[in-house]
Amino acid sequence: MPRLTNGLGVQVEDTHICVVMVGLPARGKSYIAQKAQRYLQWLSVPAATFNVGNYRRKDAAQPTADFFDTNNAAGERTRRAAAEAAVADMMKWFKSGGVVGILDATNSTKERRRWVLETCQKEGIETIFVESKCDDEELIMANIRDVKTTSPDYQGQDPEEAAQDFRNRIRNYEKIYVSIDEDGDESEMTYLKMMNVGRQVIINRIQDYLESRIVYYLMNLHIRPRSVWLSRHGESMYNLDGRIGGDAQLSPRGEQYALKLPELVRKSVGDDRPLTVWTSTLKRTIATARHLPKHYNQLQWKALDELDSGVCDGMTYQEIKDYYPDDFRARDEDKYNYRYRGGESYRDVVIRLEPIIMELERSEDILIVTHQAVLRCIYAYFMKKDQEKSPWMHVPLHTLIKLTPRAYGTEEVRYPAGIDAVSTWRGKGSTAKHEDPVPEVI
Ligand SMILES: O=P(O)(O)OC[C@H]1O[C@@](CO)(OP(=O)(O)O)[C@@H](O)[C@@H]1O
Repeated sequence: MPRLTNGLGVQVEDTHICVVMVGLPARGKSYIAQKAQRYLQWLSVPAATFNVGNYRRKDAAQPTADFFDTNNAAGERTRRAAAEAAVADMMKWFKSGGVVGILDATNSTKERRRWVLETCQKEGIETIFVESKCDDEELIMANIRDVKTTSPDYQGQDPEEAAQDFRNRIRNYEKIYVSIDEDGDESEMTYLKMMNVGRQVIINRIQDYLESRIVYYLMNLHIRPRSVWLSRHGESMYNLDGRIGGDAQLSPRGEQYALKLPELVRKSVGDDRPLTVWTSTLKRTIATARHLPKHYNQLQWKALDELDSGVCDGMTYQEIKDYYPDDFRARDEDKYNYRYRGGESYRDVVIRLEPIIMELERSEDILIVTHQAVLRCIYAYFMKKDQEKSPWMHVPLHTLIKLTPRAYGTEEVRYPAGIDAVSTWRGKGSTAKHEDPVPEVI
């Protein structure tokens, strides 16, 4: 079997890491867990989250806060059984090729953490404890609001009652919760302590490259409100001809889009929010961004250049089919992994976009003007599109896309400029210059 390498450039088939979340309810643990899982999956690292609450819910009816009272022996037994079932499933999953398993639970006592650590050690699995602490009342309240409206525990309940019950539940956990002991018997563990998501972090005993990548990613997360705007460049002369790659100028309609973009941005961003604009180093994205307000900070990234189509650069799809029929077929069969001769695959593009994603996570409002393939990869990260589908996604020209990360997913709004452009979408097998997209892939 070929050795498995992934977007992080490391061989991972022998590595197994259990990321153990630690912290009171409403401290953003599930948010952090799902971000980490998404980031790793996007980089082709097999990652999964095991949420102990879901296991508990399988067996028990809707609990009240008393269920979480430490004096309630039956409740304690059920919660322990749920943790055991979650960990047992995680172990099975590691054996079937899983690399990073995330145990999403409060893991609020030293005993529970020791038990997880020892269970993992027996199976040769590394552990990183990720503790999320929060003393910012506003953040906690926002989290409670999110949890009470979305948690299956409170389905169909009066929101006020649910919030009160949830606060009581937190109080019960507070009675037993012990933060990771930095100086005592937990000082040997690998851990990351995060204060108010990203405001302060403490890191201890990181052991290898994959662990350090996970920790670095988590360190860069923040939960300040922000959006990411994405746009393709205006229609280019190559787009008109159905040619791929190259470094063509904008077409007259592409120029119209460049003139219209500031208005679309103003409508969506507002006047008073500072915006940073990233483009690729190619003429068509730079030209598209050139009428945006001068006070916007603009940066050009080589990493945002279009997928390199190697020997096919400058060809139409028909020419590729004529000159390289096997390649044309191979790309249709596995578009994500197919690498152009002397060029790149979508998988390669994801790898070079990793620093962009890291920087995006650290940043606030950003507008990215880039290319069809690159935009698909960035969009796939935020919208959790899988690798088979993302290279076939329809991303129209002359449309601004606004993505806003929320606690449980990303919200999307599209602003079409109302300026006609050719379609550069291509269906499997097709060599048409400009094909209409099939509706369900939008
Ligand atoms: O992966 P496919 O669907 O071929 O799309 C990527 C292609 O999109 C194009 C347009 O057809 O990008 P761009 O918007 O930068 O002009 C090509 O340059 C690029 O090769």
